Amino acid sequence: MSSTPKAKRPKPNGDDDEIMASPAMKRFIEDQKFLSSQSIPTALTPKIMETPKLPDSKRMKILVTGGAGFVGSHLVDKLMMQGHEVIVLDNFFTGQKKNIEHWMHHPSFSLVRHDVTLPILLEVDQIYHLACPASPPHYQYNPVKTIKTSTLGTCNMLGLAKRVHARILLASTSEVYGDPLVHPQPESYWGNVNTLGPRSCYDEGKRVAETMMYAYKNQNNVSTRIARIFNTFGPRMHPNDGRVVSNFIIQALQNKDITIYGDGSYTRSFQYVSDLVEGLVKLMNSEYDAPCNIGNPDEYSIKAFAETVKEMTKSKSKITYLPKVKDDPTQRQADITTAKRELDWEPKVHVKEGLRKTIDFFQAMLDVEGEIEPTGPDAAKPKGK
Ligand SMILES: O=C(O)[C@H]1O[C@H](OP(=O)(O)OP(=O)(O)OC[C@H]2O[C@@H](n3ccc(=O)[nH]c3=O)[C@H](O)[C@@H]2O)[C@H](O)[C@@H](O)[C@@H]1O
Repeated sequence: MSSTPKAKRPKPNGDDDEIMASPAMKRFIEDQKFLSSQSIPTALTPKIMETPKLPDSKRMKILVTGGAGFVGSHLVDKLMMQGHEVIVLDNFFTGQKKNIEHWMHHPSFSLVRHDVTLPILLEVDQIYHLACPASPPHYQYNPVKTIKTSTLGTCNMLGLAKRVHARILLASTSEVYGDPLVHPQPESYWGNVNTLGPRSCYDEGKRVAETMMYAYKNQNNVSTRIARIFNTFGPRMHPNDGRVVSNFIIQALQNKDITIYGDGSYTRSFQYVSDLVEGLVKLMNSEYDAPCNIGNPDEYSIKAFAETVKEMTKSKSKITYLPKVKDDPTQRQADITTAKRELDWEPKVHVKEGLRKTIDFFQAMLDVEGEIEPTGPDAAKPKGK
């Protein structure tokens, strides 16, 4: 296993009790505990993770496209820990190898570097189709590629599902509701989307991807599931993701200006990544095949969210206001009546609890990396690629 622990072990400089009580050692132990909870091998955890042995009748071969990304990698952890065989397919545009490196030598895990816009032949039982850049600056960096990923990519994955009779789940998005005129948004709402704006490549791409799922289901009897994912955050978000949660935390931890686009009155409801993963797995294994919102209805104005992050990080940052970005949805809140009824699912992690874990994650990253300049509102290629 090539993975090396990132946390620096404090150097001993006194007697044992003194070392164990030192803030640096306490911090080191906390970091190790946190990394173990994320299934990342550390000095204190085994090199090859132990996973349950499932009988052949229950063990599935599961493909996760975009499996090296933020959400994908947490989903992979869950499926591996359930004892399944997992194949990750990723082109590493926004995905990062370090998100999955702890599985690299596991006999039930395979990694395929591949772009979903090209067909691929694999033998699988289930497909979680997550591949697509999801942060606005990343998906707007190359809009042609983004629309190709959602259209050609989904078509290729549906073709694969049809050929091998696999069930396929599409990671769709709350962005299919555009700038919603109905609030909160139930699945029955058709949305308010601009076909020609900077967000269209993503919003319309996901809308047509949903339409393809519907067509393959009705015409070819493919077993399909559609998750409409609302704003999600947690450890392993890319530091240059450019979305509001990572930006505000990274800014606050460095006492840099917290950048609000517009007047801060726009709203979002935020869910922690473990809740999303739970919802995706429940939806995939349920009998429900219409679109299903997965999100936490806990709604914040962006201004209130900035103040929350500032308070939780004890930051000296100034909250600043930049021009609003074009076609930014003014309000968003998940209506999760369907998920509650059909999946017996609802979020368990309070936003502040999730924020605490995410703040710790970015603090650990800053300790190792030094300064991080978060991505602004303009289209940008993910850094470090
Ligand atoms: O996080 C998500 O799950 C969703 O994130 C984005 O949608 P958006 O809601 O615009 O996410 P953010 O970029 O995090 O923006 C949220 C709000 O914060 C604002 N923002 C963002 C970043 C920042 O530094 N400052 C700031 O005020 C944005 O203008 C927007 O009003 C993506 O488009 C969706 O695909 C994805 O499902």
